[in-house]
Amino acid sequence: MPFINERLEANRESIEKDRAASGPVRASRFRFEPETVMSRLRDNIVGQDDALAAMEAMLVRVKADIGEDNRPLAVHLFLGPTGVGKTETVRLIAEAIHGNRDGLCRIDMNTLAQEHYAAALTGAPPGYVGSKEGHSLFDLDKVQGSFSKPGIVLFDEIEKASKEVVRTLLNVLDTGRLVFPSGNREIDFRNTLIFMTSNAGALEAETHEQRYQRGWRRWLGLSPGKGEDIRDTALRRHFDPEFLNRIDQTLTFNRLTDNWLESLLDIELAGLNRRLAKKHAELSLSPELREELCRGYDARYGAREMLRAFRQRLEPAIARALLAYPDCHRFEASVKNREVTVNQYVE
Ligand SMILES: Nc1ncnc2c1ncn2[C@@H]1O[C@H](COP(=O)(O)OP(=O)(O)OP(=O)(O)O)[C@@H](O)[C@H]1O
Repeated sequence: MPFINERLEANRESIEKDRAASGPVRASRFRFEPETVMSRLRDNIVGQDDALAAMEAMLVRVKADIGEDNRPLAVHLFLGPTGVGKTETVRLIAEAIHGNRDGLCRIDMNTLAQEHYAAALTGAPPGYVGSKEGHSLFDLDKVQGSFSKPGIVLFDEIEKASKEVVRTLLNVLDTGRLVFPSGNREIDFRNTLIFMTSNAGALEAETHEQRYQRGWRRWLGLSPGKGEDIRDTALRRHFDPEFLNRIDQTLTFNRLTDNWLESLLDIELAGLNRRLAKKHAELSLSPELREELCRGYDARYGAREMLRAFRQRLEPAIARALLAYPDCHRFEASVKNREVTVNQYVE
């Protein structure tokens, strides 16, 4: 498969022709609209306004195609506690750009916790079994994207990877290239959006915030103080400065408070209704059920806990109702004695 720079060269002439024929001189080679990607993100991610604003700036910069030639298109580290939308944000960007939530190469760094697992990314060194084949966890098409669409890579839970594995990424972040130790293969990341997620520092920052909420600084109206410092200290404990220096932007995702539960529920219900529309059905929730699904939520586990309740309690009931009332189009779910039932909707 040709490297992306060869593809770019091959396409340059036809793009120049297209440009000459069709108006704006400064047309981007990228066929995605930042506004469309952002509206997908804003409709589906709650409580993370700062992170989304940073994503918008990144998408506009990428679309304008003014980045350095010898680097990935963007390198972002997402920090924050579990279940607050870090991975979901990347999946939604993939969906908006590639039309598919799985249009990204996700590497679970948790599985690369030992030094020798670096070979899983870069292939085995010369003389070792598999060195000639140059096997790697990277899915080339998803990493390199195409001329008109950036590739997307997600390194999930980066702090769990061994130092050796993280070190192999330095060149990727720096020059946009991963050269295999065998020397006979290279992966090009210069057309790639790189995202990394980490929980590093989340617990410490959380404890600091809780102390502030209970402590005298708050009562005196003083600022919480060193939350950012705590996060940075945790980051420095986990990662070498060389690595941190190569990241364009580190973004902290907030813990989701109770205020966002109703919105999360609406997002999930909209998703379910999109699937039900294919069966010509629509579901609404009674106010009591909405309240019950949002109650008893433990913010420590992020959105997942509420979503689990939604799926485990509601979906079996709607499934039964769909089979029991094949001619009915509108359903309502309600709750009595913690039992969720779904019936035909009555005006
Ligand atoms: N801010 C949010 N807005 C909307 N949905 C969210 C949000 N946060 C989490 N979710 C929902 O919860 C699920 C889990 O979130 P996600 O996978 O993004 O967690 P995460 O922040 O990456 O946590 P972890 O570090 O545990 O992987 C998502 O699939 C999504 O449906």
